[in-house]
Amino acid sequence: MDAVNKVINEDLQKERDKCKFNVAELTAFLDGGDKFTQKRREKENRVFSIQGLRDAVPDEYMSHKERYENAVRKAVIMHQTLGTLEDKTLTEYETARLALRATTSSAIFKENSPLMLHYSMFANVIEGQGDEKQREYWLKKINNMEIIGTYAQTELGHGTFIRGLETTAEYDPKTEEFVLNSPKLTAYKWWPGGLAHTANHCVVMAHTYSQGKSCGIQPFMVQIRDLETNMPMKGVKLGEIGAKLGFNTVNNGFLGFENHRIPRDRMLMKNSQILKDGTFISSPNSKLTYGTMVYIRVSILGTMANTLGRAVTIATRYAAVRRQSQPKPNEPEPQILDYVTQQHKLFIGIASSHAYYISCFWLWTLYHRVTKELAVGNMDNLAELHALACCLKATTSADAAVLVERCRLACGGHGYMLSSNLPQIYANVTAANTYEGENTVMLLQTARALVKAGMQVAQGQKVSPSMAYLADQSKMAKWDSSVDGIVKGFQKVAAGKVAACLASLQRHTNNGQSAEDAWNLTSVQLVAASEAHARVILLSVFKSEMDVQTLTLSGETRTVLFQLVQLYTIYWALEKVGDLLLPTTTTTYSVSICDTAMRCDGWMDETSLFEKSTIQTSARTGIAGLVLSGLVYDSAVYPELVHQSLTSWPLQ
Ligand SMILES: CCCCCCCCCCCCCCCCCCCCCC(=O)SCCNC(=O)CCNC(=O)[C@H](O)C(C)(C)COP(=O)(O)OP(=O)(O)OC[C@H]1O[C@@H](n2cnc3c(N)ncnc32)[C@H](O)[C@@H]1OP(=O)(O)O
Ligand SMILES: Cc1cc2nc3c(=O)[nH]c(=O)nc-3n(C[C@H](O)[C@H](O)[C@H](O)COP(=O)(O)OP(=O)(O)OC[C@H]3O[C@@H](n4cnc5c(N)ncnc54)[C@H](O)[C@@H]3O)c2cc1C
Repeated sequence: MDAVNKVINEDLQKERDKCKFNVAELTAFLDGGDKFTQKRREKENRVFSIQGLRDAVPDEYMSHKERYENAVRKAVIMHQTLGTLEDKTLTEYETARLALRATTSSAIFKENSPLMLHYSMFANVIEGQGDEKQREYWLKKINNMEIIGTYAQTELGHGTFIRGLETTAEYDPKTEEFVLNSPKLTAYKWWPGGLAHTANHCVVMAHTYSQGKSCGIQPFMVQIRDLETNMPMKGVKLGEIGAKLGFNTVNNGFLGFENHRIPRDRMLMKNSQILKDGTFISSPNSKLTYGTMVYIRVSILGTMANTLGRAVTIATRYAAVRRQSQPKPNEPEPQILDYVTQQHKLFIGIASSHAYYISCFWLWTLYHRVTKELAVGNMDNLAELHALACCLKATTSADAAVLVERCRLACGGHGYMLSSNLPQIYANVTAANTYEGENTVMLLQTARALVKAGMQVAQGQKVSPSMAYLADQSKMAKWDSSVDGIVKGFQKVAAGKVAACLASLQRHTNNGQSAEDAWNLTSVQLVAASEAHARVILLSVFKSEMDVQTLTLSGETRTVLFQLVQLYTIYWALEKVGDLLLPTTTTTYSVSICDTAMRCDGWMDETSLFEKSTIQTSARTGIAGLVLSGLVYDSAVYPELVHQSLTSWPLQ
């Protein structure tokens, strides 16, 4: 590997040499500053220098058991290594941003770590749902790895419908204990990562009863295995759920209870409490129990940015070194990156990855603001956060899955090889369409808020900031092909779709349908309205955050970043050209957008918008340079991937 790494493929080197901007500057921009790039590299260099973290045999040639054991072995080394690098002087935002950008884990685990849930949901649920005493007691143990945990919510019978969970926790005031039961097979927890063999504790979401009454769904800290023998505790049944498309080293498991008793203080009591005598004190808002899911939904935007970034890096490098066909006689075969169709496949992946980073940082800021507000009892912005997190999680994960698959196809036959790592990346990214709230269901949650906002607008009431554009549509009648103009076009599309949903709901209820049936009959349009709203947010946040955040950057770096913004916006205008034509109320709007669409698509060759935005011409020096220059997604960041690609692809 070392020998191969030293000699860089000539074509790849040429592409890197064409880069017109300062790659270090862009890298620092994405990391949040030079200091953080340095810290990230320090972390990565330390991890990647450890021989024990390299696989002696490719994962896919190991048995299921060997793969798991190998993953546990690496997870232990990773924890020991990264633990010593923790910087306690950083703010929470800085730590999170560093964690998001330092993708050491994805380079070491192709199918993720068996401790994934311990670090993500388990730690966060204690933080968000535990009272002060519980946080102090459990977080220390979690951070020191004295206990290993997971998040057990989904059951065989219900994943989406949390209120339908069947695991019960019944309070017994005589012993001051809760008694946990899985009354039926469908009540078995099914899916939690690390549950099969790794975790010895978990947070269990259970339907809670006290004094014979339902107290809703509450979280409980439960020890499921003996810390010495790792055998299940009395009244606990555990096992593995079986092989999956991906996530095979995450060790997803099942869990059932038979009269398993836990002390009263194992209920996480920050929001709701059950007193010693069984009195139930209800949370100020029952949805606070869902807070950990909101946190992970926000993080998923960043995970999609990273995952798509890896795929498009592999595919763009491949496109630089792969030569194919002979369009001009007596000339060498061109690099496939020269084909505009290839650029069209890949560059949107690069733009999207950046758009997701920017949106994630933006949403993360809102998440923190709302968390602080909740701490002082202010719930005003919780609904807005939930609506944004749901539609952005769904839209970015759905798009990322399509774009990763496109990267795989863009590598021809080699993309079908496991050694390209693209199939495994696809398996990871498509999982996010399902986990943490299935995408259709998430879009319908946002649609609920949009319908409410649509009705408020109709009554002249104020709506939340991210939906304020719904009230502002009468002003826009003319098509404007600038980025801001296209964003306005998307706002018009979303507003039109929300209005159509309201009309449809009204029509169905007027025809005698119940509100629930009217909702179901309108749900295809509701999902479309929600996706349109997500497009408005992604496009407008990408543009407006870039406007503000890039002010201190050099002209060259700003140029390439704004090319990404332009590409992202125009790409989606072309994808949704039918939608952009639909909500028109005036002929001028309709004709001019049609005209732009034709020009964008190259049907009219002169003054093409595609050319005007220099997207085609910048391909070799600008956008492709982003990845080809090798610093944004530094080869050092993904040694495993680079190793795979260098050994299997003819780079020399
Ligand atoms: C600096 C940047 C840093 C970035 C960060 C960097 C960090 C570092 C990196 C970290 C790496 C991490 C990587 C990821 C790893 C992942 C591993 C994978 C693990 C996967 C784990 C899982 O997969 S774990 C299970 C998840 N399983 C679900 O996800 C179930 C979905 N199912 C529901 O979520 C509910 O079932 C559903 C549908 C809402 C209905 O719930 P329901 O029936 O109770 O409610 P209703 O629909 O009746 O709604 C009634 C009203 O509640 C409102 N509302 C509902 N939810 C609300 C909420 N959350 N907040 C507020 N409000 C809410 C709603 O808007 C209505 O409001 P209104 O009445 O005003 O309209
Ligand atoms: C890789 C992976 C890791 C996971 N890790 C964990 C974990 O660690 N802990 C944990 O608790 N869970 C975990 N899960 C479970 C995950 O959260 C659930 O799979 C998810 O919430 C979806 O639930 P479900 O599987 O029951 O699908 P369902 O809800 O049954 O969905 C099936 C179909 O029905 C549709 N549908 C369902 N309800 C509605 C509705 N109201 N309106 C319209 N359509 C609807 C959906 O759109 C979908 O098309 C994991 C899942 C995966 C894939």
